[in-house]
Amino acid sequence: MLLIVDAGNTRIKWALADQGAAPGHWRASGAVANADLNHLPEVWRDAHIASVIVSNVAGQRVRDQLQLMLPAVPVTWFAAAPQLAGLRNSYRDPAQLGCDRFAAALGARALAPGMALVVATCGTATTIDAVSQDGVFIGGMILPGLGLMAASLAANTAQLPQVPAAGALPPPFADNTSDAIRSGCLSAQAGAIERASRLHGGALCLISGGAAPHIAPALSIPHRLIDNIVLVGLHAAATSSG
Ligand SMILES: Nc1ncnc2c1ncn2[C@@H]1O[C@H](COP(=O)(O)OP(=O)(O)O)[C@@H](O)[C@H]1O
Ligand SMILES: CC(C)(COP(=O)(O)O)[C@@H](O)C(=O)NCCC(=O)O
Ligand SMILES: [K+]
Repeated sequence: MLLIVDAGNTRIKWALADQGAAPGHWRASGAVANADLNHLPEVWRDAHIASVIVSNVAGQRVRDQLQLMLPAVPVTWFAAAPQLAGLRNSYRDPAQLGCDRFAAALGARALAPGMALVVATCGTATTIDAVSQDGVFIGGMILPGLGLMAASLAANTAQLPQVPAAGALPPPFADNTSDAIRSGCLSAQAGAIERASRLHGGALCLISGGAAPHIAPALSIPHRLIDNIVLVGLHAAATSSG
């Protein structure tokens, strides 16, 4: 069994895949808040894990803590490379690209091969990346995620409350403070994604991440909501020959 781990700045997502399973076909999967990662050994206790692949963008402390939770089997700490599995990385310094973004682009290629794509991963931060038809990671945008955007208003103003991320799609021109904040933050997220797609020739958007189910309904362009595109890409990377 392969254990696949995506450690973001808010949550750790994981999946267990049988040998030879197609990317995205899990035996089990789950997520925990980073603060609760000490629960993971209990969750993985009965799985016969032979190897592990991890994407970590949450820093050295999370990496050290995670290392202690993993079984004593070979572990690949995934990093963005100049080239992998038919994907070419155009970042000026390829290693500077977030390994979760490189994995998400690999996942996008596995799910929609041979298509020009915009890959929106909506977590703590929102990243919106352009991938060409022939497998070039062109580059992308980084913006505060939906939760972070809303929280920054509550933290830095006298009159604006903290609003919940979930809820029905507000009208674009809202008639109350709470809906106006949600409309503004959702419009910023959806607007950036739509702009990215337009600038990338009307590319299909694959949208994923914890906030994606809230943002996708606000999109007015063709899109596919993917459960966890980073895990799909890590799975593809683990099974690729290079
Ligand atoms: N039920 C939820 N649990 C956690 N985060 C959620 C939930 N619903 C929406 N979110 C949003 O998704 C973000 C976490 O998504 P995730 O993709 O796990 O982020 P990251 O990869 O940065 O850890 C939160 O910052 C929040 O904005
Ligand atoms: C942009 C990110 C913070 C996103 O992290 P996340 O929202 O998934 O927790 C992460 O991909 C990162 O730290 N990237 C390094 C810089 C870059 O990609 O250019
Ligand atoms: K992200």
